[in-house]
Amino acid sequence: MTFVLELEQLQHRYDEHAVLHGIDLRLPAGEFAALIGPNGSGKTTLLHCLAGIQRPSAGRVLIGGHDIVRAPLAAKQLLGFAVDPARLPPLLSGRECLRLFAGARGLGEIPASTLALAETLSLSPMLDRRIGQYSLGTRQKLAIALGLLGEPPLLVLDEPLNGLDPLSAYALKRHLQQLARERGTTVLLATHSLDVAERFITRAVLLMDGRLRREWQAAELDAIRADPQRSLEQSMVEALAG
Ligand SMILES: Nc1ncnc2c1ncn2[C@@H]1O[C@H](COP(=O)(O)OP(=O)(O)OP(=O)(O)O)[C@@H](O)[C@H]1O
Repeated sequence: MTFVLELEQLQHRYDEHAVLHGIDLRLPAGEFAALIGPNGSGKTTLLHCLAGIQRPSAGRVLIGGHDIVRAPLAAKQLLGFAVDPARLPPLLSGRECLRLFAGARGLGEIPASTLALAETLSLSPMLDRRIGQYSLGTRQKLAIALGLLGEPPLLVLDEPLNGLDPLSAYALKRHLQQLARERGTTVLLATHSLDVAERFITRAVLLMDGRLRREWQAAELDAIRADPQRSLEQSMVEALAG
């Protein structure tokens, strides 16, 4: 099997503070995976390492076989990363920002798929306003639209449901699920919303204190969904306690 994303013994430290302690993870095409874990367990750090925002202290990140440190351009061409909404440029409009990202991705114009997603997320009416005037949820929607622009084979999103109203959150989950199922897109999202994880994903990965504590594959998630006595939340609590 070939993998879209491979983490090999990934380690990261901030100065003396070791945060990731040798993470191994492989995701094939079409996998919709949730990265779950307590506050401070290292989820954002892991996503930043795999997106090339933080340089790993040791180990490797391969995207489509390209090393994010040695061949960042080739690796990043395959990656869509939803940036932190707080870092969006306040003086640009959403449309200007989308055009900028489309240009950086080598696309002439904002793709129709992005405009359709903006419509689905009820972002369209805000696109010609300055980002500085956006609410938290609207910034989040724009960050997601930027991350998904061009529909690259690997999508990485950090807490994308933060600030989204229930309708938009549902639309986003369905959209990501469709991309994974119909286009073979690999999705990795960090979330504390275990209900999302349970209902939509094909794999869950639990991080604790910078180590992979437990993985749930599709068959086990199906079994959890089929049993009203079980939930991913309960299973996660047991894994953390054990
Ligand atoms: N820039 C930084 N400099 C120093 N330490 C950091 C930095 N960013 C994160 N950390 C530390 O790394 C550890 C992991 O943080 P990280 O943000 O990756 O966790 P997380 O699982 O995403 O947490 P949360 O669920 O609260 O978002 C924490 O102990 C945090 O204090």
